[in-house]
Formats: sequence, C-alpha cells, structure tokens
Amino acid sequence: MPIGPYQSPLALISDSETDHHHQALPETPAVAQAAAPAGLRLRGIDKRFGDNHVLKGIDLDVPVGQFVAIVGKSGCGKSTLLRLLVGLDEPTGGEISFYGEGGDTIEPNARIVFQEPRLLPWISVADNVAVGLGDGVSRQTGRQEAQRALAAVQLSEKAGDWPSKLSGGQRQRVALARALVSRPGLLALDEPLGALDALTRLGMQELVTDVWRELGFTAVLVTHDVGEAVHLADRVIVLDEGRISLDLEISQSRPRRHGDPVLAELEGKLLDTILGKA
Ligand SMILES: Nc1ncnc2c1ncn2[C@@H]1O[C@H](COP(=O)(O)OP(=O)(O)OP(=O)(O)O)[C@@H](O)[C@H]1O
Repeated sequence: MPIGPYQSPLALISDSETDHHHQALPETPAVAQAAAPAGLRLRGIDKRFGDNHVLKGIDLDVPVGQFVAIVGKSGCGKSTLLRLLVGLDEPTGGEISFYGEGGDTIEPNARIVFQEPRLLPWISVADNVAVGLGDGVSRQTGRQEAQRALAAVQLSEKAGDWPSKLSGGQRQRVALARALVSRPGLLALDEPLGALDALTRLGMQELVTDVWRELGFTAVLVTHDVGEAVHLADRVIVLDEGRISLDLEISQSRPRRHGDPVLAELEGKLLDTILGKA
C-alpha cells in the first residue's frame, strides 16, 4: 500500500518548534493494546528535491520486529529515507508498503524520535509524553499511559517536573517515552543520541535495546556512529549517493559488550565501505 498524505501525530513532534497547536493533533486509535509490529517493503524508492536526486531506486525489505541501522556519509540521504518511512514526506517514485506478522498489508502506527527532544516547556513531563497519544484520549487515560511509558524509560519519578529541570539525557528519554506511548509498530530514530555526552549515550543505547526487546516494534535508526549501529542493530545498511552499498547482518547475541572484537571487525568493514576503502 503506497503511503498517502499522512495523518499522524508525527507532525506535532517533528516540524517547526512553533507548530505546537493542539489542533495539529489527530485522533489516535485506542491505546490499550500495542500496534502490530510493521515489516517494511520498499520498491524502487526515488526521492528528488528539484535537480537533487537524493534516493535512487532503493529496494529494501525489513522483517517484522527487526532493528535496522542506516549509516553513510553526511548528505547521502539517511534522514530523507527515514522521513519517507514514517510518512513525513512522500517518495518521488516507487512504493512503500507495510505488513504484519501474518504477512497481511497493514497501516502502521509509526513514530519518530529526533536528535533534539522538542519538549513543550509549559507543560509537565507526563503531559509532554501524553501529547504522543493525540486528542482522542481522556485525560485520565493519557496520564496512565504516560506513566507507563515513563516507567519504560526509567523516568517515573520525573512525571510531575517541568522539562527545564531535566538533563539532556533525561529530556531525550521523555522524547522516547512520547514516541512509545502509543505503542508504535514502527519506531524511527533519527540520530536520537547524537547530542548526548559519551557516557549518557552508552546508557541510552542500553535503554533503547531494552525497550525494543520488551515492546517488539520494528526499529530503524539513523546514526553517524558506526559503533552504535553495530552495537544496537540486527543489520546495518550503508547508503552511498542514494543507493545501498552494503547490507550487513550483525548476528552477535545480546547483550553486546563495547569492545567486542567481532563487533569491532564489523565496524571496521562498515567504515571501509563508507570511506570507499573496501
Ligand atoms: N526538504 C528538503 N528540501 C531540499 N533538499 C533537501 C531537503 N531535505 C533534504 N534535502 C537534501 O537531500 C540530501 C540528503 O539529505 P539528508 O538530510 O537525507 O542526508 P543525511 O544523510 O541524513 O545527512 P546528515 O548525515 O548530514 O544528517 C541533501 O543534499 C539535502 O540538502
């Protein structure tokens, strides 16, 4: 099923910082159960911005529940591809479809987390998380679901605080909770740990792994950090000038240790490909 004009809450947490009006929030389905994890099927995906031909006929299949990382040089089209996957933009050509565990075509519940948490400073942490549910949910349900999502990111005790009282890492955990609160079937992560210090980043990598394993969504991570990609993902894809130049499986069991020689070897192989030495 091609992605049509999009109607998800993504717009609220993605676009201009000033576009926080509540009328932007769409209705959301009931949140009592998790959305079906969504497998992805991309065929011949093209994206042009005027004369700039950014994505050139991408074919990609991502099985239900897989964790995929996308790496590549700056400007190679990583974020553009991610935005197409969650419906924030439309391809110029080709088709994107989604399927559930049984192989049936589904409409995915997709969410995205960006590098900047983009929290609303005038409402509490819990209310920021509840924003991810949209309008069609009672205040009480919103609070309950927000508490559940905050617990998943180990931030329950901050529910009543203002965002300004949080550290950078805590704010990003709130952004993750806001994305998780509607129990998405597809979670896109656009360099979500890029602004964090090294130690906080390592802690967040473990947290992301834990929530992914617990909640079972399909994850697509864009990162500049090849070490992070091999640490987190089942599979790493290298984009180069709008095409997939390497599709590498990372079969190492979890939990994964930083400094693992097998992962270091894979990281070297990815870097050689990205830098054109392979
Ligand atoms: N909305 C847009 N309008 C015009 N050009 C765009 C738009 N979004 C992206 N581009 C162009 O598409 C190309 C790919 O950008 P994209 O942000 O996808 O790259 P990236 O690989 O994510 O880069 P980085 O690693 O630096 O974040 C760039 O040339 C960029 O200028």
